[in-house]
Amino acid sequence: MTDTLTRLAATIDARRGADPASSWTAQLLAKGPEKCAEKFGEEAVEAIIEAVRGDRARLTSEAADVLYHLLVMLTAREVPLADVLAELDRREGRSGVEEKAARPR
Ligand SMILES: N=c1c2ncn([C@@H]3O[C@H](COP(=O)(O)OP(=O)(O)OP(=O)(O)O)[C@@H](O)[C@H]3O)c2ncn1[C@@H]1O[C@H](COP(=O)(O)O)[C@@H](O)[C@H]1O
Repeated sequence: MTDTLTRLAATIDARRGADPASSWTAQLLAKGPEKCAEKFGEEAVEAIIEAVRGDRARLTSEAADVLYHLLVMLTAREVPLADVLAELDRREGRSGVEEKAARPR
């Protein structure tokens, strides 16, 4: 899975400055980070709707849209996928219950 996301992130990064006429990614990036964030939000809502409905096939498809648009949004703000993966690695093995209990009150 990480390989797939890493390849997709590289493709998205390579689309910076590409011809928007032939690249959806280039079209999105040309509109700026705010528009990329808005698009990510729309796709997330579509995934939420399918999760509530319980349609597994449609949720799978919408989840793929969410991951793609997340990577576009990160690229628009120059946040490398590697940094996000490193953050996940840092959290690995620490329960959310434990992390929440350790927060200052
Ligand atoms: N993974 C994707 C991917 N997922 C979704 N999309 C596009 O995102 C767009 C979303 O369209 P809309 O805004 O109309 O939203 P929608 O949810 O599809 O439609 P509605 O619900 O609004 O009717 C569609 O054009 C999809 O084809 C993607 N476009 C590209 N990729 C990847 O990015 C690579 C580079 O793509 P280009 O930049 O287009 O060359 C491709 O080779 C793919 O690997």
